[in-house]
Amino acid sequence: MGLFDIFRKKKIEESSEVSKDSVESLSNQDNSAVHEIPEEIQEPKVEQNLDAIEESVSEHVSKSDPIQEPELSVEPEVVEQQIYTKGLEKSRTGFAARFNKFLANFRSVDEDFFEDLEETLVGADVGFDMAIKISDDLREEVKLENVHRPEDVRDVIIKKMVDMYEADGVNEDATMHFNVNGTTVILLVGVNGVGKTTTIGKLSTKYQQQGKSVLLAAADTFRAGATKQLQEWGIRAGVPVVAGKEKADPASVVFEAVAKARDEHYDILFVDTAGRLQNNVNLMQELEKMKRIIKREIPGAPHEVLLVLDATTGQNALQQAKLFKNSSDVTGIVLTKMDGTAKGGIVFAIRNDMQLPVKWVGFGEKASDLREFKPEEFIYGMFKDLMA
Ligand SMILES: Nc1nc2c(ncn2[C@@H]2O[C@H](COP(=O)(O)OP(=O)(O)OP(=O)(O)O)[C@@H](O)[C@H]2O)c(=O)[nH]1
Repeated sequence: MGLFDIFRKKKIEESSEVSKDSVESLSNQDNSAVHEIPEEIQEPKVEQNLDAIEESVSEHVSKSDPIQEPELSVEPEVVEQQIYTKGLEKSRTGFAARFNKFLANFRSVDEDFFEDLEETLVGADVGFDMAIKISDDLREEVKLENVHRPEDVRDVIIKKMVDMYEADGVNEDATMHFNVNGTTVILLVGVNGVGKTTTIGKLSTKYQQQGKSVLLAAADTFRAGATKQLQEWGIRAGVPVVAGKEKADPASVVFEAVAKARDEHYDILFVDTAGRLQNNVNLMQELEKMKRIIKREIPGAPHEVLLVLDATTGQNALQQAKLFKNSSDVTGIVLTKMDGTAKGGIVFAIRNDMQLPVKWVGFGEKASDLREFKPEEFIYGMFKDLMA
């Protein structure tokens, strides 16, 4: 079943749940409510001012409850869907607002229509290339299918986006790679403040809870406080941390940590790296040096080089991805702060422009807010309010 079919199936299931709930609640109410459309299936309201979108969405989301810890009595897939739906609330509302504004201006399929569409998609962080590709593909399709009503136009566009996203990812390997013969070394890279240390804390909690032995290396000796922050996560997760003195050579910390992990048979070693040095060339050289040491001590390592990107930085995140992809062998992306962006389109842009798999996604600051990336949950969480 294709991604779009999975999305439709989830929508149908949701609608039948909504109507079941509505029937149940209506049967308990007086008849005056019978003709009211349940709020869940009303069309989202059109925002007139795009500048106000992010503000109103932030307000709306910050009033909601934080993501709840998974409830164990519920099916894991249902919990996952709820977490994605909650975590993508801001993106979904922001995207719907942009899209509905675009559709409110829709009169006919002409040049202005395609220009507006491209602007809307780029504004949602989908990326310039993908916006143009969608608009070009749609030129023929919309004419051929004789689409006139705004809701039909909307459905064709969403289907196109989902289909393109799926097609771009056919050869993508989003699984985590582990060393079957010893310690797995996972290097976390990315500019400062994107969430590397937090992600290591979350991942080590996860793997520790699965019964794996985990060791952390505090190789960000550049930023004062980075080591302490990692040590705090280490205490919380119950995993040891190898640290050097302030301003110590990061490579020496890595050497010590790799030797300890190998000799003491740890299952996983996470290496936290600096996000900023004197300049990008130094940063990349430093990462190279660390990788050489890791490889020398454990052949085949590092098994993963995860690039951490902050979803709220949009096109900047894409620039960072290009920089790191060109100089270090990135194996996957961790997209943090998805809960904080009103433009979830970055996920499309990463696959389309970078051909790198998103392996993890962050929906908040708690350990349980880091989730394995699931395209079907992402698509549903993004578009569920936008299709009938
Ligand atoms: N809302 C939200 N905040 C996050 C998420 N991931 C990380 N953060 C927050 O982002 C901030 C920066 O995270 P760090 O882990 O310190 O970032 P870093 O990349 O290690 O930063 P440097 O050590 O300066 O390179 C912290 O306040 C985290 O709590 C997320 O998924 N959602």
